[in-house]
Amino acid sequence: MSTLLSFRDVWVEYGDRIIIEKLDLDIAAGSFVSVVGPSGAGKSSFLRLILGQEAPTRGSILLDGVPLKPECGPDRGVVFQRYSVFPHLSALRNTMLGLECAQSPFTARLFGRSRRKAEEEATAMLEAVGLGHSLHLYPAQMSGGMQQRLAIAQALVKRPRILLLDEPFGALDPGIRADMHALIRGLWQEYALTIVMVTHDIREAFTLGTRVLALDKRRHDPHAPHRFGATAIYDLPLRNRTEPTPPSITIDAIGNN
Ligand SMILES: Nc1ncnc2c1ncn2[C@@H]1O[C@H](COP(=O)(O)OP(=O)(O)OP(=O)(O)O)[C@@H](O)[C@H]1O
Repeated sequence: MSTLLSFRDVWVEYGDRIIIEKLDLDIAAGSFVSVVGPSGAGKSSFLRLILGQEAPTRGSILLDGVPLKPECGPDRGVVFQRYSVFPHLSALRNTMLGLECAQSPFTARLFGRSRRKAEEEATAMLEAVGLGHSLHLYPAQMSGGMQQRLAIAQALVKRPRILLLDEPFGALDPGIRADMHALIRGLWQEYALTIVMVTHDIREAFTLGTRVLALDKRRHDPHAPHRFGATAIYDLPLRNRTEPTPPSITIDAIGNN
């Protein structure tokens, strides 16, 4: 598999506070990377770096070998745990909005043939995530699982190559989570996505990922906790490409140091 994203000696610092230090890793196209680590380790910061919402204070991030642009392009989509969808828009309008913004950045409105095309694409995407019968429902009329399906449709309708998931299933019941796991693995394969998912659920990380990346501090100074940042302390490739469960770990590949 070819390298899609490369982190080269990446640091994130706020003033004298180091959040991420010396991060060196490659992410292969088509991989499903689960990112785990304690609270505050910098997992969301890691996603923001890929999204282009945040720039490294030192080091570089390359996409296809070219430095990542500082803004979020259509090649990257994101789904958060909550509040990804607009409450005042129906499922269909929520999903169309991304296409409207991309094609008509000033008014976010399309007309005639281009509007019909966007409507068809949004409808097909909603069908792909299992919301084909809920096109005209508003988020308040949907369950948490349905809202997350909608958020995924909204992210995927622009056909990103990279899908970033920040604890996307954290607020869902266990039964719904299992359905969402099956959905996301199906979409990952069908749309040939590269997925980077932050999760606090270690089982979810191993069930879904082709690779589990653990971010944490390698060094601690109890008198100055801000002095050291997190980095990839474990980087585990899994033999987990097509079968959802059970995952298996290649023991010889533990650690990247
Ligand atoms: N804009 C900012 N200014 C200063 N500190 C920040 C800023 N954004 C994040 N941080 C700090 O960076 C650290 C990492 O935050 P981040 O949200 O990436 O952690 P996380 O691993 O995703 O945490 P959690 O699992 O609790 O969501 C935290 O200590 C946070 O307070």
